[in-house]
Amino acid sequence: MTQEIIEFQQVTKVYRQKGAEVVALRDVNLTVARGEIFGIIGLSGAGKSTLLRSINRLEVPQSGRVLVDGSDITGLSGPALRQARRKIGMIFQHFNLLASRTVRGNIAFPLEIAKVAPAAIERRVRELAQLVGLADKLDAYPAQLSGGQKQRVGIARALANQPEILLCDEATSALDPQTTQSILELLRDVNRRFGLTIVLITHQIEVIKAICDSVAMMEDGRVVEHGPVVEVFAQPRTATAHRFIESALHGEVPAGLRLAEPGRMAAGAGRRVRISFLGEVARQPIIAALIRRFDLNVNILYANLDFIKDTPFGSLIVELTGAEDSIEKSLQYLADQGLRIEVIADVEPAALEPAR
Ligand SMILES: Nc1ncnc2c1ncn2[C@@H]1O[C@H](COP(=O)(O)OP(=O)(O)OP(=O)(O)O)[C@@H](O)[C@H]1O
Repeated sequence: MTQEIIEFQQVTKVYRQKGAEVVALRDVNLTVARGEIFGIIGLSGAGKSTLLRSINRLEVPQSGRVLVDGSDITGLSGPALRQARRKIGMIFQHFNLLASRTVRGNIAFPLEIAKVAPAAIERRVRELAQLVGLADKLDAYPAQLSGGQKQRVGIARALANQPEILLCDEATSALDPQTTQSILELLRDVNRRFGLTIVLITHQIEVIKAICDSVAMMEDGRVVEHGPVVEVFAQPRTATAHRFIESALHGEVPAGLRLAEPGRMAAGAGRRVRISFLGEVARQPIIAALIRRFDLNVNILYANLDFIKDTPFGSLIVELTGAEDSIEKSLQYLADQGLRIEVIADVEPAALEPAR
């Protein structure tokens, strides 16, 4: 079994409508690893849906290949395509449930199409309803369910044929924040439990931050940035990535704390420094180290600790005062510990004088 379960190779998709052309995907190259949760984010019209829908061949690109489990799905048709699609479940923003069928009937639907025996269908439906927390709703109709419950039915139905891949098309966009959270937890749970690969598209960076292992950011049909979420969040390279990430991490330095540009440090003054940390280093007692090792005064102005999936991520803004060379050495020490250091302002000597 290969490590990659999905691979886009130079995929281009152009829509032609009434003589006009829209390039939805421009030479996309991406790989999704088996068992990961892969998020695709971008503004409206960036090409996310087109990319997602080319994985199960709901869209067919003009050029390039989309390999799923090693075989090119773009070239398949008939029974071979049906077979390949059985490995891929999908859930939708507006759930797409059959209104005339109960929860039981909706979950059973793909099993009926696959001609599973009735007794086995009933067993599997109960198992799936249990898994998504709807064991007591089997006889309810979609109209009697909340949005979150409808999406749970969607998930159970998508998992009925034990797919290897689950595609999620804005699966939480129609839900309130609390329900979104519970659906994301469910997705995370099925990902872990079954080693299911999940590819989701979203315009909510919070979704990426909460559950994704990898992310691709799209803009105007192109993948402008991709990689492990912690790496992209820690060092975004493009303006698009910066915008999304700043909003997710609430990481903007508060305006009142940003003073003049750092220049030469005046005698007796200090530095205002932003320290960003990611992963294990977040657990180190760095403030104590600054005080003990470098004999500095440390004044904490701002602190924020957050998580990217399970990885701690945070930033601190501190004012360091003391001997100039001790401050410089301490900054080097922090950088050597793997922390990102940004001097955001000098501290004027006047600011250090006690108030009269
Ligand atoms: N069937 C279609 N016919 C013509 N143009 C289309 C079609 N589907 C998508 N497009 C165009 O292709 C581009 C990419 O669309 P796509 O739906 O993939 O973007 P998206 O990032 O998913 O956007 P959204 O978040 O709004 O769903 C857009 O400019 C869109 O208008």
